Amino acid sequence: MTPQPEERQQSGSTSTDRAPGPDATRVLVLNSGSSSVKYQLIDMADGSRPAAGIVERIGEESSLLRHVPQDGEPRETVRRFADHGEALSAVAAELAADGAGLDSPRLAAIGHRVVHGGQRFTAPTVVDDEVLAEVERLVPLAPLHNPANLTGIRTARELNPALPQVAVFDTAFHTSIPEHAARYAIDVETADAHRVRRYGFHGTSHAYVSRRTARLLGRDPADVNVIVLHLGNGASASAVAGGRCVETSMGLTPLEGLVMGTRSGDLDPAVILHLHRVAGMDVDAVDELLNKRSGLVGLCGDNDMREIRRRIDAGEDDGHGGADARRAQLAFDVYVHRLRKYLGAYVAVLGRVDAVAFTAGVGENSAEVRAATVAGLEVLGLEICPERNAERSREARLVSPEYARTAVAVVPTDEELEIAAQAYRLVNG
Ligand SMILES: Nc1ncnc2c1ncn2[C@@H]1O[C@H](COP(=O)(O)OP(=O)(O)O)[C@@H](O)[C@H]1O
Ligand SMILES: CC(=O)OP(=O)(O)O
Ligand SMILES: [Mg+2]
Repeated sequence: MTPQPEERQQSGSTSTDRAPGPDATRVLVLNSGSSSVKYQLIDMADGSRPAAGIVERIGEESSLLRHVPQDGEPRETVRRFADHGEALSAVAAELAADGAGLDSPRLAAIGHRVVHGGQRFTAPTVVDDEVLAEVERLVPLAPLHNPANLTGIRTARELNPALPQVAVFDTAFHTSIPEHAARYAIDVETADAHRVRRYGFHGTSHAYVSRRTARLLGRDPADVNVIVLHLGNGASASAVAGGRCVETSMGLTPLEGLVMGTRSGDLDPAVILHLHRVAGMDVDAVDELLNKRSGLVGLCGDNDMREIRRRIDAGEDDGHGGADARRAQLAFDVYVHRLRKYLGAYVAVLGRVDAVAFTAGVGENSAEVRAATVAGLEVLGLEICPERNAERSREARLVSPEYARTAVAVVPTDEELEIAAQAYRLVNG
């Protein structure tokens, strides 16, 4: 639902119709999740980020907008935002208060993260009615993500119809995956009739991190083979050969592959049939189980890797005779075991691997996950230097020893910068 004009007035922002000025260099990046919007204003002229923020708990009793101007104190608003439209209108008002509203002549475009672009969108795309209709058609393939992305685009268009809106798709980087890796081994006619195939997600991150890793090695991305492990709330692995993605762990939807915060990742498809036939669960109940009550949270009650490590470290002193710690350890072990299987598989897919890059919340911050993932894989040329791995840094860096055959790296992802850069390139020709 988009907000009515009077509601928008109430939130303090009005719609305008102002096109970008002659030297517009800023891009507003919007990353709309199922119940949140993250945003960053990025100036492509100098790489500065004049503002950033997040709206959380959209649609709940009370939402939180945290706006962080580059020069100034963070501002917090606690208020109910019924939907992404209301949230975005409030974000526009905060930006306007900084003199950087959606009518600013310095704004070149808005870059939207759109999760599912199907097979059609292989590159960033300026949004028009026809593009919106196609993204709408893909909603059944990403029911948690695409509706929020659509609301974000529609609201931004209403706030300033003259501003270019650019959709940057999570799936785009994966459209290079060869047919034999994208196909599920099911009846071809049925699969094609319903667009059932592996699409892959987090592509913006995999693209950015694989390129950044090549740069870290001082090499051309076209000459380098990289395995990227994007370990956030959602998690996925990809195999990138010479800058092109050839395999990834997510599939038709962002449910396949690695163990995630709340999602199961891979399982025998018959588990679903069994839960339906034997446990009497309908599809919506199974959907909810696999997406929201599985993964780390399903295994141990926590989806945050920091909390899981804290429980493991507490050991017998957890107040429950070690039971809390054992469950946390099991969740950790299942998580790492799945990662190791993918890592080994992608070595086989690529043949030669120049680097393995860890990224996103867990990959960038958990030395324990990195160490456990690579432990004992010297036979594959993989090794970690404990001192380098323990270092705390926000910079891209190697954590393998100097002599290692394959580099192991920690490379902070920057999906916002990648979206801004792609959107800016597109609108500037
Ligand atoms: N210091 C840390 N140690 C271990 N895990 C961390 C740390 N900081 C963040 N994380 C993990 O990162 C996850 C979030 O990753 P992030 O990439 O921000 O996710 P998303 O963008 O998918 O919301 C958290 O759930 C948490 O488990
Ligand atoms: C596609 C996907 O899983 O995204 P996220 O990690 O933001 O949930
Ligand atoms: Mg993320």
